[in-house]
Amino acid sequence: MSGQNSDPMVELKRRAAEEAAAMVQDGMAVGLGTGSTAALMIDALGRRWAEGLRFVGIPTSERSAEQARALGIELVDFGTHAQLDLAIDGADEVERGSLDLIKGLGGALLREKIVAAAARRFVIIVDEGKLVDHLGSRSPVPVEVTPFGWESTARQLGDLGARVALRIKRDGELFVTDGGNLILDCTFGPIANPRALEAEIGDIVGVIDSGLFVGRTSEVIVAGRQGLTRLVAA
Ligand SMILES: O=C[C@H](O)[C@H](O)[C@H](O)COP(=O)(O)O
Repeated sequence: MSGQNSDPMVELKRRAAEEAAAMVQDGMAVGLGTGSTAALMIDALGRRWAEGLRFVGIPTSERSAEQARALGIELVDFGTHAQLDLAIDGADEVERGSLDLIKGLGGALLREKIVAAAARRFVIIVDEGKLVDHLGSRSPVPVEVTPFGWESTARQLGDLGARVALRIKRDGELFVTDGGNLILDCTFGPIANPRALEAEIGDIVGVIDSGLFVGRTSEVIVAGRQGLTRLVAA
């Protein structure tokens, strides 16, 4: 992950990831996101760790835990750290202005939301293609549900107006989250009121949580063709 890449956008995302990693200071407790962009950030943190920076991390997935461990980063859990100074993650869509998010195309939304909720600052790194005027414009809303009764849960999500698809992996096997649950990808189209929809989805029995992250973002670092831009919630 740490080698040079000829794709200019990957290089820009790497710079954005480095800028986010530079926000970590000695002694901090840091949430480590999941996904290809977060992986660039964990790599950058690994380089800072090798240079002597010391902090502790709470990973948002087994994948990120494995990557961080391989880099020597010290991992902890909520048993010893109730609050995090900072969490850094990627996103699938970022709404301009509100900086509300859709997350979870990689299936890590539940741990990501728990970590975001415990963080004083929640910093997101994306490329400019992830910016939208309305959440749901391009991405479905991933919803993590219990395996028991998922068909009933799916019907109720459908009643909210979504086209619902059970997530299946490329090899044809069911996608199962780190927590042993299923993902229903719910296509709503552009979402007028993400906060209301997040609450309505959360009210359905069988839903564990959704990939709508409303009112949680502190800052977004955007990698664009013109360079890096930092957005702060309006
Ligand atoms: O479950 C996955 C996470 O929410 C990711 O942060 C999100 O899917 C973005 O991933 P990527 O940086 O690979 O586009």
